[in-house]
Amino acid sequence: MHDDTPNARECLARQLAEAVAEALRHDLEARERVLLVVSGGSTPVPFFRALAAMDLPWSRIDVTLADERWVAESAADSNARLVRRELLQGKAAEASFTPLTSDAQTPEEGAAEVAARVAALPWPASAVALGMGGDGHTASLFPDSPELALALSTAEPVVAVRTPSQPQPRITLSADRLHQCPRHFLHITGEEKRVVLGRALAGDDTRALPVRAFLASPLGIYWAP
Ligand SMILES: O=C(O)[C@H](O)[C@@H](O)[C@H](O)[C@H](O)COP(=O)(O)O
Repeated sequence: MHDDTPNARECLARQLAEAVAEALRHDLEARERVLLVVSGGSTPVPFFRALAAMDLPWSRIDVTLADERWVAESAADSNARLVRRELLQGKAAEASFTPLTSDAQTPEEGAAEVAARVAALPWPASAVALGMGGDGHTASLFPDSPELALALSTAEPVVAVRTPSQPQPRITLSADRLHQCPRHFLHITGEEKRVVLGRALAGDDTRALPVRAFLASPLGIYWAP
């Protein structure tokens, strides 16, 4: 018989979706429009699906990404493609999505246009949902990126990022921009990431483990095995 008991990761995704929905509802009581910042990758998929099913005034919600690979939205590894496919469906299709790419050939050439687009969103964001890689990166703040120091220090909304460990050039919201939100949620799963998070919590060198840039402020850590 098929066991349809939700597994730990599905339960986690629903809890995160409920917490993010609550943050959006709270801010919508006082603001006409609110902003949700989400991350890409594989972990967020059940979270996106759970949030998309939530009864929210989606037409008053702006959605953007914490980072993006500088690829066409038709590319398999586009975060915008992931968000449109998994989050902006059903009721959530009424949300307004702001992608982080342009027609420019490189993120360096496109950064000014994307920065203006991002800056025009209803900051501060109501919720920022972050992931983390096994190297302790979050968004596209990578330890091996030559632009990491800039991304951790600039007041610019976005930074073009070229990382030896990643096949694609990327664009990321700067740490300063990602901090323009009272609520951050870190969504990670599995033993490897639990160990990395433990190392991050035990030290303070943000360049070694960039996720540390978000451990000094209130952070909802959503982890399941
Ligand atoms: O563009 C991206 O890949 C994400 O924004 C990135 O920061 C992600 O959160 C981590 O790489 C974890 O990715 P997984 O969820 O696939 O492990």
